[in-house]
Amino acid sequence: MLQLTSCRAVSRALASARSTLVSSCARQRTQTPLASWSTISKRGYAEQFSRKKPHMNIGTIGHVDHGKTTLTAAITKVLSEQGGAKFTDYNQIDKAPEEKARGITINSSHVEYETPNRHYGHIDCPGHADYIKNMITGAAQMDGAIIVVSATDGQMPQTREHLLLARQVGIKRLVVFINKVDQISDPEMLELVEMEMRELLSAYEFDGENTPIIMGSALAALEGKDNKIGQEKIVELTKACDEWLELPARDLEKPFLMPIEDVFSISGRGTVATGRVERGVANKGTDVEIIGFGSNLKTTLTGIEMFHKELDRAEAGDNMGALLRGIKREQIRRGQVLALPGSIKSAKKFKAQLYILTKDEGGRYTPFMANYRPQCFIRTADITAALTFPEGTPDADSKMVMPGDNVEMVCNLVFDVALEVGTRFTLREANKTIGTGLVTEILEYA
Ligand SMILES: Nc1nc2c(ncn2[C@@H]2O[C@H](COP(=O)(O)OP(=O)(O)OP(=O)(O)O)[C@@H](O)[C@H]2O)c(=O)[nH]1
Ligand SMILES: [Mg+2]
Repeated sequence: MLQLTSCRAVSRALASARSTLVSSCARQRTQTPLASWSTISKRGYAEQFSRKKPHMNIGTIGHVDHGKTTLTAAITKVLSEQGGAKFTDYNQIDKAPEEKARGITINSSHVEYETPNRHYGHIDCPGHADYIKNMITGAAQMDGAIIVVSATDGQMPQTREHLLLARQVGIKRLVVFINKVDQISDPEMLELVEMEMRELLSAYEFDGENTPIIMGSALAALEGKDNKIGQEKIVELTKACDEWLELPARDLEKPFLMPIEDVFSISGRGTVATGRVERGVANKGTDVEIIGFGSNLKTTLTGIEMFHKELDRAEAGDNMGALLRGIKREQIRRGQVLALPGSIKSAKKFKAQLYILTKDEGGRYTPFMANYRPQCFIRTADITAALTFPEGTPDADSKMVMPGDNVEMVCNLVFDVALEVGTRFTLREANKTIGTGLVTEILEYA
């Protein structure tokens, strides 16, 4: 009997591990752009990079045509002269490969380079729509970013849109590159662009006062002309990235959280919840909370098991079985999480930025309106949600959301689940993914 249960347990655990693996692979592949690294190392370039330096993922964001790709190429050029990069020219970056992340097609290019202090993975997307999708889905997570703004135009709608999204995805600091200064002869004009950028940064809750703003010409740097506004400014920019952009907390340093995938009752031992540790570390004897679906139970991890071995510690990435003191099988369920007490709360109603898949991406053929009710998949939870437009949306009763749209909506869940700003989820309907979302504001805790 015991064997039978454990057999079933193993196959179930395997199945769920596979499913988390598939999604985590998609995430990891792009989070740390392994795909491009491995191709680079095949060509023999990566060997020269030292892996001992701290790694950070950044990218260029900003309005169309302001020079994001030119700047990306220029950074690799200037750093290649110091042995910290392989020069990747404009065309190689701009014909970015199509990548499928969670069914969504994203065109993005990854390059890597090194400064004296850090190793960077850098993402550049060829178009606005790809930036938006990338940020909402987190296909290529950025820990910091360089916002490029052309001195000839100043800030434009997509400058603001990318800033807002950067804030929503949890990017805390940015570096500004005011580009195309070769086109401007009036220094007052540059001052004006800088001043407006500082104001805009503050308006989006970035540190407008202290954010480094570098003025230069990506094209000059790329073409090796006019070093004062070219090469020298790129060096200044990478220095500002090193000094101002903060290394992100690694998953291991974050508070423990494990989404529950399955629950078993093991005779003679007690109740075991299984799942893949999303972040942090748990030790045997750690106190945890069980959150979601109306419960908030406190318990202690009296045992940790992995691959049928008892361990004292589980960490981010591990598939673990957690033996929970004094908890009955019926008290917990898939979709809840085990978390360090006080580290995350349960909520039912929240605002989210959504990307709705096109029919070519496997999504809906038709638009939907307010009160559409898809299934919301958040970690291991699968909950019906009613979608409405935020208060004050004009013509909310007749407004339609088309496949391919990027839209902010209010999600009302039937059950509460552990949530925080930055939590990502997918929307499904009749077993197909129709959208993906990012929690931007919690409106009602459970
Ligand atoms: N004069 C001048 N032109 C520049 C400079 N940097 C970029 N450009 C030009 O501006 C145009 C757009 O540059 P890109 O790098 O493709 O801009 P982008 O932001 O990547 O554009 P999208 O990816 O389409 O949003 C190109 O024609 C570049 O040659 C610069 O410093 N000075
Ligand atoms: Mg570009």
